[in-house]
Amino acid sequence: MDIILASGSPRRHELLTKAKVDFTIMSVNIDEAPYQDESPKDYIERMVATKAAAAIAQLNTELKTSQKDNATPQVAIAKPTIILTADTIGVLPDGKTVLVKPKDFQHASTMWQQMSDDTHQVWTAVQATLVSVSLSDDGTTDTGIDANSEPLQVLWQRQITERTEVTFIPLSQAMMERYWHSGEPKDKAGGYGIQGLAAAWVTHINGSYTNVVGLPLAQTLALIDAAQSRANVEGS
Ligand SMILES: Cc1cn([C@H]2C[C@H](O)[C@@H](COP(=O)(O)OP(=O)(O)OP(=O)(O)O)O2)c(=O)[nH]c1=O
Repeated sequence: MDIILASGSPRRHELLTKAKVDFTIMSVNIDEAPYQDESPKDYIERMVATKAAAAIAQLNTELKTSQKDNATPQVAIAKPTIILTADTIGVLPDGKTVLVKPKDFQHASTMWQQMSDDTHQVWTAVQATLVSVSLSDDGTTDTGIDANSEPLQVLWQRQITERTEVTFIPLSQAMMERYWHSGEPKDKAGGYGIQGLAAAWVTHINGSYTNVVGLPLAQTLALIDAAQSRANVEGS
């Protein structure tokens, strides 16, 4: 069973590698801005679904282009394939405020002040999307390269969202400035990395640690198993 991790997150790559999962990587770029008053649940579910749709669109384009040019697609999809997408956010105790990657120090320090000396949650949603391309006998997709045909079809998909409570120590302005200048906050939800320097800010967590880092490993492996069982039912 081929697995594509559609993520540019080095942490997600490391975690899936640590679990000895064979996978290929592709990056997708989507607009991650939350809608006005969008709930954390709606936002995170929309993010993983949008990332999956973007990955499928990219793969379809690749398949159609390679068929037209008689080239081998970069990501060959000759049998059902699982596409994994994920999104990680912080959520404040109000249950409504979503903490995403910081735009600048002002944004980061505002989030950190809201998390200082208190407990917030980190949510990671993961979506597994089982796709397949129907190949004809000569190994080309029987959908031809008609611009309107999309070689990939979605056979099954499932989303999970895991939540972990994280408690911070009281944070001073000097601590926040020092952390910002480390460069670590810039590409992380809530502007911190529990696996990095921000470990010193955490008194305790309640829930999955890997979920905070960006991929709840046990839950993701169970999701992959469910997708593989479904593929067996599909007779892959
Ligand atoms: C809270 C927390 C987040 N993070 C990271 C995990 C994610 O990479 C990032 C959240 O941003 P995401 O948008 O979920 O992921 P990403 O932009 O890094 O990658 P992609 O969208 O391509 O999948 O924050 C940590 O590394 N440590 C932490 O403690």
